[in-house]
Amino acid sequence: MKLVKDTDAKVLKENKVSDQEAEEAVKTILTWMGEDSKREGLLETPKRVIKAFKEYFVGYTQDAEQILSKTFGDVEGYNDMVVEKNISVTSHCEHHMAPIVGTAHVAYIPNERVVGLSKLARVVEVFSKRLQTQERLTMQVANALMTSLDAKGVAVTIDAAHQCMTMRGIKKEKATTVTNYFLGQFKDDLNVQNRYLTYISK
Ligand SMILES: Nc1nc2c(ncn2[C@@H]2O[C@H](COP(=O)(O)OP(=O)(O)OP(=O)(O)O)[C@@H](O)[C@H]2O)c(=O)[nH]1
Ligand SMILES: [Zn+2]
Repeated sequence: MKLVKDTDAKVLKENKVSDQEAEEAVKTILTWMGEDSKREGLLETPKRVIKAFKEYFVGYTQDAEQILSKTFGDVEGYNDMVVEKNISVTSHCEHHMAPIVGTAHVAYIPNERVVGLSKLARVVEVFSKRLQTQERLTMQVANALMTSLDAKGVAVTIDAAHQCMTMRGIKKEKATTVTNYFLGQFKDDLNVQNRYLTYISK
């Protein structure tokens, strides 16, 4: 069953805007701000901004399914949950393009085969390096794991600060947002869900 279609990734691959055009757009914003884009300190800024944006949004060029395609069966039939806690997350909100900074916890119950632990964090990276809402990010990570690993259950929790809420607008600098998404046994069995919640609360 396909729970997630990674159409976002295709969008950037079909992107027709050149780096030079994007740099011109940065120059326009600098001028709009009242800056002189020709002064020495700003001469290379458009290039740097676009280079930085390529890093912030590299997830559009990456494919979670491919990252999760390598699995291991030689784990003595381990069939309990695997919990990867405290994965740092940096993303950007799609409403303001402002940074989202926080922590993700990811768990799954394997179905005979396990995946390399780093791949759990890599999947968080793929989806966080795109414009996001925290809700969608949480669900995309969970759905990708559930589908690709054919897992018996998946749980994803993200706790993050949105700079659109801390640095501007309502300016609540201590506010953080918690999102959860449970699939399979984590959704259906409250004991399983509570064990997971206990692990991530330590
Ligand atoms: N649900 C959700 N909302 C988000 C996320 N990131 C930012 N937002 C919110 O997106 C909303 C956009 O609201 P708008 O009224 O269109 O924009 P705005 O005038 O800039 O809103 P304010 O932030 O209230 O000043 C704001 O309430 C943000 O807090 C997210 O990940 N999930
Ligand atoms: Zn925002």
